[in-house]
Amino acid sequence: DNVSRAQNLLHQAVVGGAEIAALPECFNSPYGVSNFAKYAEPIPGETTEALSKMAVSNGVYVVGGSIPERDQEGLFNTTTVFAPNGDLIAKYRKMHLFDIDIPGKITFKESDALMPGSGFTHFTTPFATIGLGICYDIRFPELAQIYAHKGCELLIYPGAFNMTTGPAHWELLQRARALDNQLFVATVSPARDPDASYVAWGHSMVVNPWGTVIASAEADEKIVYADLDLGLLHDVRRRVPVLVQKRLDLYQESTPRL
Ligand SMILES: O=C(O)CCC(=O)C(=O)O
Repeated sequence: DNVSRAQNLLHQAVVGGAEIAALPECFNSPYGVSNFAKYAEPIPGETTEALSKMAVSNGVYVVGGSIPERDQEGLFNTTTVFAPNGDLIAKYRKMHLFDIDIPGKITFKESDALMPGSGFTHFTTPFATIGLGICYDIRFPELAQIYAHKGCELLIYPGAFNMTTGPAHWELLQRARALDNQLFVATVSPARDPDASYVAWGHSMVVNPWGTVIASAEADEKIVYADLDLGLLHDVRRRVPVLVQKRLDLYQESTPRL
């Protein structure tokens, strides 16, 4: 049901003008530690084959949100990207697992069920060079910075924040990563289902390199469209040249782990 819903919405997005279309974190299954094993699939598998077909039939790049992936080593939270010809051109496994404990609000331990990925993944399209992260990964400025240094102009984070951290941090983190690195940031969340075991904050969003939110959803299901003006990215970088002013020669030695 989720996959066919994604199929329909993706088609609508393309009819509406999308050339790169992205889906939410765990879009094919309920998000929760006890659900990952039940819904995990190999890659290629049923869901990713459907994603590949969606790319071909609509002639677009598809960033396939994420799915619980099963391979020999264990389970991962994995994003796949398909080119308009249906080829798998990128695969990213969430490298920072969502393990937090806010008593009385939310306790989540993704690492009870999943293994962390350990690779960076970016890919190039005719529209932009794009880096991938998943949800909790957005809290780690180093990941975004590494992608910026690799030439990424857009970072896409499929994600599903919750009713505690969503209102507090979701928009702030996206605007921070966009501004720190002077690039576009897009997040893609499931819509909110108040009856689900994990209630997502929603609010998929696109932020530009100046740190401005240029498009966003609220809690309900919505296709969010944004035009990426790379001219703006270059203007911001030229006018406020922090990326070339970084003292990379000094930072590493003075960054011990806390
Ligand atoms: O960082 C957060 O507050 C939420 C992260 C999350 O929901 C996730 O990684 O799936």
